[in-house]
Amino acid sequence: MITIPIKHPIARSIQENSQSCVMALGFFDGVHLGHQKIIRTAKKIAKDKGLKLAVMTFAQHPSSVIPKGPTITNFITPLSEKAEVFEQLGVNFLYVVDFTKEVAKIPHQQFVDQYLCGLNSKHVVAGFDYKYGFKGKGDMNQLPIDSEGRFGVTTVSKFEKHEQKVSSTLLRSLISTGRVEEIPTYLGRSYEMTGEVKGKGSTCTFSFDPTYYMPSPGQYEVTVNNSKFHAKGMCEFKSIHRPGQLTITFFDELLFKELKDARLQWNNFIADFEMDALHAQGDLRELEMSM
Ligand SMILES: Cc1cc2nc3c(=O)[nH]c(=O)nc-3n(C[C@H](O)[C@H](O)[C@H](O)COP(=O)(O)O)c2cc1C
Ligand SMILES: Nc1ncnc2c1ncn2[C@@H]1O[C@H](COP(=O)(O)OP(=O)(O)OP(=O)(O)O)[C@@H](O)[C@H]1O
Repeated sequence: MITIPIKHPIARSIQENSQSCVMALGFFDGVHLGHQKIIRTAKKIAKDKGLKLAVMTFAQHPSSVIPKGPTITNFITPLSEKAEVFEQLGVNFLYVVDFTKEVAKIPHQQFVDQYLCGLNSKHVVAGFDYKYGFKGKGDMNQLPIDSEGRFGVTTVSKFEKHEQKVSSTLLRSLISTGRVEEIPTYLGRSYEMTGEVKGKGSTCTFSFDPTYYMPSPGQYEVTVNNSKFHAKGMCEFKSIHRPGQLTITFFDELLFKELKDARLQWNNFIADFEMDALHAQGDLRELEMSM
Protein backbone atom coordinates (compact mmCIF):
# COMPACT_ATOMS: atom_id res chain seq x y z
CA MET A 1 0.00 0.00 0.00
CA ILE A 2 1.23 3.52 -0.87
CA THR A 3 0.33 6.33 1.55
CA ILE A 4 0.00 9.79 -0.05
CA PRO A 5 -0.26 12.79 2.29
CA ILE A 6 -2.29 15.68 0.81
CA LYS A 7 -2.25 19.33 1.82
CA HIS A 8 -4.79 21.78 0.40
CA PRO A 9 -4.67 22.98 -2.32
CA ILE A 10 -4.02 19.48 -3.68
CA ALA A 11 -0.78 19.41 -5.74
CA ARG A 12 -1.20 18.95 -9.49
CA SER A 13 1.64 16.37 -9.42
CA ILE A 14 -0.40 14.18 -7.04
CA GLN A 15 -3.44 14.44 -9.30
CA GLU A 16 -1.40 13.72 -12.48
CA ASN A 17 0.26 10.65 -10.89
CA SER A 18 -2.96 9.22 -9.49
CA GLN A 19 -4.18 5.92 -10.92
CA SER A 20 -7.79 5.10 -11.83
CA CYS A 21 -9.37 3.78 -8.67
CA VAL A 22 -12.40 2.92 -6.59
CA MET A 23 -12.33 5.43 -3.71
CA ALA A 24 -13.71 4.64 -0.22
CA LEU A 25 -14.42 7.72 1.92
CA GLY A 26 -14.36 8.26 5.69
CA PHE A 27 -12.27 8.87 8.81
CA PHE A 28 -12.41 5.17 9.75
CA ASP A 29 -11.27 5.40 13.42
CA GLY A 30 -10.96 1.76 14.55
CA VAL A 31 -11.73 0.32 11.08
CA HIS A 32 -14.63 -1.46 12.77
CA LEU A 33 -17.02 -3.96 11.17
CA GLY A 34 -19.10 -1.12 9.61
CA HIS A 35 -15.95 0.40 8.10
CA GLN A 36 -14.83 -3.03 6.88
CA LYS A 37 -18.17 -3.36 5.03
CA ILE A 38 -17.33 -0.12 3.16
CA ILE A 39 -13.83 -1.23 2.24
CA ARG A 40 -14.85 -4.77 1.29
CA THR A 41 -17.63 -3.37 -0.91
CA ALA A 42 -15.13 -1.01 -2.58
CA LYS A 43 -12.60 -3.84 -3.00
CA LYS A 44 -15.14 -6.07 -4.78
CA ILE A 45 -16.06 -3.23 -7.17
CA ALA A 46 -12.34 -2.55 -7.81
CA LYS A 47 -11.79 -6.25 -8.61
CA ASP A 48 -14.83 -6.41 -10.90
CA LYS A 49 -13.74 -3.25 -12.76
CA GLY A 50 -9.98 -4.02 -12.77
CA LEU A 51 -9.26 -0.83 -10.83
CA LYS A 52 -7.03 -0.02 -7.86
CA LEU A 53 -8.59 0.32 -4.39
CA ALA A 54 -8.03 3.67 -2.66
CA VAL A 55 -9.14 5.08 0.69
CA MET A 56 -9.37 8.79 1.45
CA THR A 57 -9.13 9.66 5.14
CA PHE A 58 -7.95 12.64 7.16
CA ALA A 59 -4.81 13.25 9.25
CA GLN A 60 -6.94 14.99 11.92
CA HIS A 61 -10.51 14.13 12.97
CA PRO A 62 -12.88 16.73 11.39
CA SER A 63 -14.20 17.54 14.89
CA SER A 64 -10.81 19.09 15.76
CA VAL A 65 -11.51 21.77 13.14
CA ILE A 66 -15.30 21.92 13.00
CA PRO A 67 -16.64 23.61 16.17
CA LYS A 68 -19.54 21.25 16.93
CA GLY A 69 -19.79 18.37 19.42
CA PRO A 70 -16.80 16.82 21.24
CA THR A 71 -13.30 17.28 19.78
CA ILE A 72 -11.72 13.90 19.04
CA THR A 73 -7.94 13.93 19.51
CA ASN A 74 -7.43 10.35 20.76
CA PHE A 75 -7.97 7.36 18.53
CA ILE A 76 -8.88 3.68 18.62
CA THR A 77 -6.47 3.33 15.71
CA PRO A 78 -3.89 6.13 15.30
CA LEU A 79 -3.04 6.66 11.60
CA SER A 80 -0.16 4.11 11.47
CA GLU A 81 -2.43 1.46 13.01
CA LYS A 82 -5.29 2.37 10.64
CA ALA A 83 -2.90 2.09 7.66
CA GLU A 84 -1.88 -1.42 8.76
CA VAL A 85 -5.48 -2.59 8.84
CA PHE A 86 -6.17 -0.98 5.44
CA GLU A 87 -3.15 -2.84 4.01
CA GLN A 88 -4.47 -6.14 5.41
CA LEU A 89 -7.81 -5.36 3.72
CA GLY A 90 -6.03 -4.98 0.35
CA VAL A 91 -6.04 -1.19 -0.05
CA ASN A 92 -3.58 -0.06 -2.75
CA PHE A 93 -3.51 3.73 -2.12
CA LEU A 94 -4.18 5.61 1.13
CA TYR A 95 -4.81 9.35 0.63
CA VAL A 96 -4.40 11.22 3.95
CA VAL A 97 -5.81 14.75 3.69
CA ASP A 98 -4.59 17.34 6.19
CA PHE A 99 -8.01 18.43 7.52
CA THR A 100 -7.46 22.17 8.12
CA LYS A 101 -9.93 25.06 8.44
CA GLU A 102 -9.36 25.69 4.72
CA VAL A 103 -10.28 22.10 3.84
CA ALA A 104 -13.42 22.33 6.01
CA LYS A 105 -14.49 25.32 3.89
CA ILE A 106 -14.20 23.52 0.53
CA PRO A 107 -17.67 23.56 -1.11
CA HIS A 108 -19.04 20.07 -1.84
CA GLN A 109 -18.80 20.42 -5.64
CA GLN A 110 -15.17 21.61 -5.44
CA PHE A 111 -14.27 18.67 -3.16
CA VAL A 112 -15.73 16.26 -5.73
CA ASP A 113 -13.94 18.00 -8.63
CA GLN A 114 -10.51 18.34 -6.99
CA TYR A 115 -10.32 15.41 -4.55
CA LEU A 116 -12.42 12.71 -6.19
CA CYS A 117 -12.27 13.38 -9.95
CA GLY A 118 -8.86 15.04 -9.42
CA LEU A 119 -7.55 11.71 -8.05
CA ASN A 120 -8.99 9.63 -10.86
CA SER A 121 -11.91 8.12 -8.94
CA LYS A 122 -13.98 6.00 -11.34
CA HIS A 123 -16.29 4.78 -8.56
CA VAL A 124 -16.85 6.18 -5.04
CA VAL A 125 -18.04 4.13 -2.04
CA ALA A 126 -19.22 5.54 1.28
CA GLY A 127 -21.73 4.73 3.98
CA PHE A 128 -25.32 5.93 4.20
CA ASP A 129 -24.42 8.86 6.50
CA TYR A 130 -21.20 10.13 4.89
CA LYS A 131 -20.99 13.93 4.66
CA TYR A 132 -18.56 16.09 2.65
CA GLY A 133 -17.98 19.72 1.79
CA PHE A 134 -18.46 22.96 3.72
CA LYS A 135 -21.02 22.60 6.54
CA GLY A 136 -21.32 18.91 5.58
CA LYS A 137 -23.70 20.00 2.79
CA GLY A 138 -22.61 17.09 0.56
CA ASP A 139 -24.23 13.77 1.33
CA MET A 140 -24.90 10.47 -0.44
CA ASN A 141 -27.90 11.92 -2.26
CA GLN A 142 -25.82 14.86 -3.50
CA LEU A 143 -22.78 12.79 -4.56
CA PRO A 144 -24.29 11.37 -7.79
CA ILE A 145 -25.33 14.93 -8.74
CA ASP A 146 -21.87 16.35 -7.99
CA SER A 147 -20.26 13.47 -9.94
CA GLU A 148 -21.85 14.83 -13.16
CA GLY A 149 -21.53 11.29 -14.55
CA ARG A 150 -17.72 11.18 -14.09
CA PHE A 151 -17.84 8.29 -11.58
CA GLY A 152 -20.24 5.69 -10.19
CA VAL A 153 -21.52 5.88 -6.60
CA THR A 154 -22.27 3.06 -4.16
CA THR A 155 -23.95 3.89 -0.85
CA VAL A 156 -23.44 1.19 1.78
CA SER A 157 -26.40 0.62 4.08
CA LYS A 158 -26.12 0.84 7.87
CA PHE A 159 -24.32 -2.10 9.50
CA GLU A 160 -25.90 -2.77 12.88
CA LYS A 161 -25.31 -5.06 15.86
CA HIS A 162 -27.94 -5.43 18.60
CA GLU A 163 -30.15 -2.86 16.76
CA GLN A 164 -27.56 -0.09 16.85
CA LYS A 165 -25.19 1.39 14.29
CA VAL A 166 -21.67 0.02 14.69
CA SER A 167 -19.69 3.26 15.03
CA SER A 168 -16.44 4.72 16.32
CA THR A 169 -18.57 6.69 18.81
CA LEU A 170 -20.05 3.47 20.19
CA LEU A 171 -16.58 1.92 20.48
CA ARG A 172 -15.24 5.01 22.29
CA SER A 173 -18.09 4.81 24.80
CA LEU A 174 -17.39 1.11 25.47
CA ILE A 175 -13.65 1.72 25.95
CA SER A 176 -14.16 4.80 28.16
CA THR A 177 -16.50 2.83 30.44
CA GLY A 178 -14.14 -0.16 30.72
CA ARG A 179 -16.36 -2.54 28.72
CA VAL A 180 -13.39 -3.79 26.68
CA GLU A 181 -14.73 -7.34 26.57
CA GLU A 182 -17.60 -6.07 24.36
CA ILE A 183 -15.26 -4.50 21.77
CA PRO A 184 -14.75 -7.61 19.56
CA THR A 185 -18.53 -7.72 18.84
CA TYR A 186 -18.28 -4.36 17.03
CA LEU A 187 -14.60 -4.11 16.05
CA GLY A 188 -14.14 -7.71 14.91
CA ARG A 189 -11.06 -7.99 17.15
CA SER A 190 -9.99 -6.97 20.68
CA TYR A 191 -9.00 -3.38 21.38
CA GLU A 192 -5.22 -3.41 20.82
CA MET A 193 -2.31 -0.99 21.07
CA THR A 194 1.07 -1.37 19.39
CA GLY A 195 4.14 -0.48 21.47
CA GLU A 196 7.30 -1.66 23.18
CA VAL A 197 7.74 -3.73 26.37
CA LYS A 198 10.78 -3.16 28.60
CA GLY A 199 11.68 -4.95 31.82
CA LYS A 200 12.66 -8.25 33.35
CA GLY A 201 10.89 -10.64 35.70
CA SER A 202 7.15 -10.21 35.96
CA THR A 203 6.72 -6.41 36.01
CA CYS A 204 7.35 -4.50 32.77
CA THR A 205 6.68 -1.11 31.19
CA PHE A 206 4.63 -0.88 27.98
CA SER A 207 5.35 2.30 25.97
CA PHE A 208 2.93 3.34 23.22
CA ASP A 209 1.61 6.25 21.10
CA PRO A 210 -0.07 8.62 23.62
CA THR A 211 -2.81 9.46 21.08
CA TYR A 212 -4.43 6.04 21.63
CA TYR A 213 -7.89 6.27 23.19
CA MET A 214 -7.52 5.20 26.86
CA PRO A 215 -9.97 3.05 28.86
CA SER A 216 -11.52 4.10 32.16
CA PRO A 217 -9.16 3.84 35.15
CA GLY A 218 -9.06 0.38 36.70
CA GLN A 219 -7.43 -3.04 36.70
CA TYR A 220 -7.54 -5.00 33.45
CA GLU A 221 -6.59 -8.49 32.33
CA VAL A 222 -4.40 -7.99 29.24
CA THR A 223 -2.48 -10.07 26.72
CA VAL A 224 0.85 -8.99 25.24
CA ASN A 225 2.16 -10.61 22.09
CA ASN A 226 4.28 -10.21 19.01
CA SER A 227 5.36 -12.66 16.29
CA LYS A 228 7.41 -14.72 18.79
CA PHE A 229 5.84 -14.05 22.18
CA HIS A 230 2.53 -14.38 24.00
CA ALA A 231 1.80 -13.76 27.69
CA LYS A 232 -1.12 -12.74 29.91
CA GLY A 233 -0.98 -10.31 32.79
CA MET A 234 -2.68 -7.53 34.70
CA CYS A 235 -2.50 -3.84 33.95
CA GLU A 236 -3.67 -1.12 36.31
CA PHE A 237 -4.54 2.10 34.47
CA LYS A 238 -4.66 5.10 36.80
CA SER A 239 -6.36 8.45 36.08
CA ILE A 240 -3.04 10.13 36.99
CA HIS A 241 -0.58 8.44 34.65
CA ARG A 242 2.40 9.18 32.41
CA PRO A 243 1.01 9.54 28.85
CA GLY A 244 2.07 6.65 26.61
CA GLN A 245 3.23 4.39 29.47
CA LEU A 246 1.58 1.51 31.34
CA THR A 247 2.88 -0.99 33.91
CA ILE A 248 2.07 -4.63 33.23
CA THR A 249 2.43 -7.43 35.79
CA PHE A 250 2.68 -10.72 33.92
CA PHE A 251 1.38 -13.95 35.51
CA ASP A 252 4.73 -15.65 34.75
CA GLU A 253 8.32 -14.52 35.10
CA LEU A 254 9.66 -13.37 31.73
CA LEU A 255 13.24 -13.73 30.56
CA PHE A 256 13.35 -11.02 27.90
CA LYS A 257 14.50 -7.43 28.61
CA GLU A 258 12.87 -5.74 25.63
CA LEU A 259 10.07 -6.59 23.19
CA LYS A 260 9.58 -4.38 20.10
CA ASP A 261 6.40 -4.34 17.95
CA ALA A 262 4.46 -5.73 20.89
CA ARG A 263 0.65 -5.61 20.83
CA LEU A 264 -1.23 -5.00 24.09
CA GLN A 265 -4.72 -6.50 23.95
CA TRP A 266 -7.33 -5.22 26.46
CA ASN A 267 -9.22 -8.40 27.47
CA ASN A 268 -11.30 -7.82 30.61
CA PHE A 269 -12.05 -5.12 33.16
CA ILE A 270 -11.34 -6.57 36.62
CA ALA A 271 -11.81 -3.81 39.18
CA ASP A 272 -11.83 -0.08 39.60
CA PHE A 273 -9.80 0.51 42.75
CA GLU A 274 -10.14 4.29 42.39
CA MET A 275 -13.93 4.12 42.27
CA ASP A 276 -13.94 1.38 44.91
CA ALA A 277 -11.85 3.69 47.10
CA LEU A 278 -14.29 6.51 46.37
CA HIS A 279 -17.24 4.24 47.23
CA ALA A 280 -15.45 3.10 50.39
CA GLN A 281 -14.91 6.76 51.43
CA GLY A 282 -18.55 7.46 50.58
CA ASP A 283 -19.72 4.48 52.69
CA LEU A 284 -17.44 5.67 55.55
CA ARG A 285 -18.86 9.18 55.31
CA GLU A 286 -22.42 7.80 55.41
CA LEU A 287 -21.46 5.72 58.45
CA GLU A 288 -19.98 8.78 60.22
CA MET A 289 -23.10 10.84 59.35
CA SER A 290 -25.35 8.16 60.80
CA MET A 291 -23.43 7.98 64.11
C1 LIG B 1 -13.67 18.65 2.33
C2 LIG B 1 -14.65 18.47 3.47
C3 LIG B 1 -15.15 19.61 4.13
C4 LIG B 1 -16.06 19.46 5.19
N1 LIG B 1 -16.53 20.58 5.85
C5 LIG B 1 -17.43 20.40 6.85
C6 LIG B 1 -17.97 21.54 7.56
O1 LIG B 1 -17.62 22.67 7.27
N2 LIG B 1 -18.86 21.32 8.55
C7 LIG B 1 -19.28 20.05 8.89
O2 LIG B 1 -20.09 19.90 9.80
N3 LIG B 1 -18.80 18.95 8.24
C8 LIG B 1 -17.91 19.12 7.24
N4 LIG B 1 -17.41 18.02 6.57
C9 LIG B 1 -17.96 16.68 6.94
C10 LIG B 1 -17.15 16.12 8.13
O3 LIG B 1 -16.10 15.37 7.59
C11 LIG B 1 -18.03 15.20 8.99
O4 LIG B 1 -18.47 14.10 8.22
C12 LIG B 1 -19.23 15.97 9.50
O5 LIG B 1 -18.71 16.92 10.41
C13 LIG B 1 -20.23 15.04 10.17
O6 LIG B 1 -19.57 14.37 11.22
P1 LIG B 1 -20.22 13.02 11.78
O7 LIG B 1 -19.71 11.92 10.86
O8 LIG B 1 -19.70 12.91 13.17
O9 LIG B 1 -21.73 13.20 11.69
C14 LIG B 1 -16.49 18.16 5.55
C15 LIG B 1 -15.98 17.02 4.88
C16 LIG B 1 -15.07 17.18 3.85
C17 LIG B 1 -14.54 15.96 3.14
N1 LIG C 1 -22.21 1.06 10.81
C1 LIG C 1 -21.95 1.56 9.59
N2 LIG C 1 -22.62 1.08 8.51
C2 LIG C 1 -22.36 1.56 7.27
N3 LIG C 1 -21.45 2.53 7.02
C3 LIG C 1 -20.76 3.02 8.07
C4 LIG C 1 -20.98 2.58 9.40
N4 LIG C 1 -20.14 3.28 10.22
C5 LIG C 1 -19.45 4.13 9.43
N5 LIG C 1 -19.81 3.98 8.15
C6 LIG C 1 -19.24 4.65 6.97
O1 LIG C 1 -17.83 4.48 7.05
C7 LIG C 1 -17.14 5.65 6.62
C8 LIG C 1 -16.34 6.19 7.77
O2 LIG C 1 -17.23 6.92 8.60
P1 LIG C 1 -16.75 7.50 10.01
O3 LIG C 1 -15.28 7.53 10.04
O4 LIG C 1 -17.51 8.76 10.28
O5 LIG C 1 -17.21 6.31 10.96
P2 LIG C 1 -18.22 6.38 12.18
O6 LIG C 1 -18.11 5.03 12.82
O7 LIG C 1 -19.55 6.85 11.73
O8 LIG C 1 -17.53 7.48 13.11
P3 LIG C 1 -18.21 8.35 14.25
O9 LIG C 1 -18.97 7.44 15.18
O10 LIG C 1 -17.00 9.01 14.91
O11 LIG C 1 -19.09 9.33 13.52
C9 LIG C 1 -18.25 6.59 6.14
O12 LIG C 1 -18.45 6.38 4.76
C10 LIG C 1 -19.47 6.15 6.92
O13 LIG C 1 -20.66 6.48 6.27
